[in-house]
Amino acid sequence: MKERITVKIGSQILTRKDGTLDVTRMSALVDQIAELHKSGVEVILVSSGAVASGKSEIKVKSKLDTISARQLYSSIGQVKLINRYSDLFHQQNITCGQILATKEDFSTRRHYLNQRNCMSVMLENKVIPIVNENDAISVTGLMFTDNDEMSGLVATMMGCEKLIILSNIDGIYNGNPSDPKSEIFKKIDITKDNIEDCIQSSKSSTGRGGMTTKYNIARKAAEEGIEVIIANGRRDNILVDLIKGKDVISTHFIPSTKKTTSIKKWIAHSEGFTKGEIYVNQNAKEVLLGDKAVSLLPVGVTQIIGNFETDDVVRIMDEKGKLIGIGKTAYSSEKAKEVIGKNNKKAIIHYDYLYIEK
Ligand SMILES: Nc1ncnc2c1ncn2[C@@H]1O[C@H](COP(=O)(O)OP(=O)(O)O)[C@@H](O)[C@H]1O
Ligand SMILES: N[C@@H](CCC(=O)OP(=O)(O)O)C(=O)O
Repeated sequence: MKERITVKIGSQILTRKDGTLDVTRMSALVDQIAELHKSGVEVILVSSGAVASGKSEIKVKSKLDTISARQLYSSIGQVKLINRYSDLFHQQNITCGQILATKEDFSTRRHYLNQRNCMSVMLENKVIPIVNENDAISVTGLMFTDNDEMSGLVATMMGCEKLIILSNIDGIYNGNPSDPKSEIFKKIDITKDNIEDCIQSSKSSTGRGGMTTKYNIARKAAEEGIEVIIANGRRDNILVDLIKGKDVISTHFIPSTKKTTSIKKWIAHSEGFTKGEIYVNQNAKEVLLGDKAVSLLPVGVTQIIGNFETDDVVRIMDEKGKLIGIGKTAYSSEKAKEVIGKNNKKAIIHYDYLYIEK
């Protein structure tokens, strides 16, 4: 089978200090993606840079609020960005296509599958999908934390073996990156290492979520069996070197070897889209957290919160209100309330649609 990877490029790499597109860097990255593509690697590109490149294009007369500014700049900048990509890939005899997604597009299974189908048909036809958040319409609560979050969702959705997050830094440092004593973590084993405290709240001038989202998303993707690499997009030939397995400076997250179905992967990433909560008793909690794959039965349920429909994703909470899992419910909230605590009723969440946070 062909190797399939998602590459995420941050705003900082694509824009110069004055806010204009750094075409030299873009071109170098496109050349590397083209080389990988021609050698048979399927690449999905998640690219930021719309807002940053739109800013340098227009002078606004009156001061804009944050949302309007993001909408205006991204709508202008995305055109510039994708046109430039299209030209650069065209010079390599490669066709690329654009997908602009919102967080909502990952929240319903139908939208999720539509997106997956679109990217699959592009890859089958040797077209490189270039994905960005649809900044013009996704505002405030509907927004992704940043494109790092979206790149994790895309890599999972498309069953990628690797997710390479390119930023303006060589990887995750064990202290302040500007402190010369700080060193890069070369490998992170998510089952043992917790390096959250090493991450500073600082981020690049144009970046949105900083290293924190990169770290959180990298852990989640690695748990689902994807090898995640955080590396510096400004280093020459970085992508090709990483894929060839060269020892280049970067942080690798060791992927879990556990097998997960694609619906479970979708559920695992759906915490932000849940429509309600199902509270379970201590006994049900112990069974769900045990080694066996079990369904959640009405007999172990103590309370239903929120209004949801059949097939919505809901949170599963223990008696103390701690989140223990997420699942796709087989009942609406109304029907679920009727069967609380009852025996011999069909499962509220079948184990094929259940993700337990362990
Ligand atoms: N421990 C750390 N190691 C590396 N970078 C860190 C760390 N803590 C915070 N950062 C910051 O994270 C930034 C990268 O995130 P971000 O600005 O969102 O980049 P991008 O625009 O590429 O997504 C780095 O430039 C750095 O300032
Ligand atoms: N969708 C936005 C991306 C914002 C974002 O996530 O930026 P970054 O943290 O640099 O990847 C844009 O294209 O400007």
